[in-house]
Amino acid sequence: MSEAQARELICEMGRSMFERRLTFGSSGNISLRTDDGWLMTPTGSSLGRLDPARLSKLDDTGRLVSGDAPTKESFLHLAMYRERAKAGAVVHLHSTHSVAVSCLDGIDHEDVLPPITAYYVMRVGKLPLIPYYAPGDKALGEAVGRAAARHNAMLLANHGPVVAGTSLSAAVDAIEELEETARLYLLLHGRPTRYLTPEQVEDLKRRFPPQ
Ligand SMILES: O=C(CO)COP(=O)(O)O
Ligand SMILES: [Zn+2]
Repeated sequence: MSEAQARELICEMGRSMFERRLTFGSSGNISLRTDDGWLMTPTGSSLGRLDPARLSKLDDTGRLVSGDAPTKESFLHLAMYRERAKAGAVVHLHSTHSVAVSCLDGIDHEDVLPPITAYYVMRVGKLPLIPYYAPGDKALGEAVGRAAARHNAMLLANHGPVVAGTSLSAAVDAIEELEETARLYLLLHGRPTRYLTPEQVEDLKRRFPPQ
């Protein structure tokens, strides 16, 4: 994919997620690995109105080389790439149901959501909760980096999800699956529910090895 195509893709995916109310205001950010570094959404930008020409271009050391100043969570994205050699894109949203789950008391910090459906297991798998830090806090990047070695998706407490994928469409697929599963989890609250069994989860991991 050329850099021009990558720029268009980020704007198209951002607009699609924004229009489907998967993030709001100027929340959320997207990054994509290129041949010589990364493209990232600028800080303070709405994912619904991104301009391909103003995306932040970072070199392979993470230094801004052109465009507007990058997301204040660029270090968090870079921590994901550092730990995940195959990651081609990272998406962070403030998607409502995932945020709601990230605020629940008493959830399992090692794995926030149960295996409700096969697609959730295939796209997300285990979902750790990262303790709360203010947006842009460098300690958030360190905490994300520690979890990223073992997980392609994580939930920031009282904040929202962060997901890496081999491509931007893979990362978007996974974060959408996470959001819908959070919604199902809340919908099912209080009802006797049959989750997938550990055997069914293991079978899915064999058939569809995690990235
Ligand atoms: O979601 C966000 C912070 O958590 C958005 O921040 P940026 O506008 O700096 O990307
Ligand atoms: Zn955020």
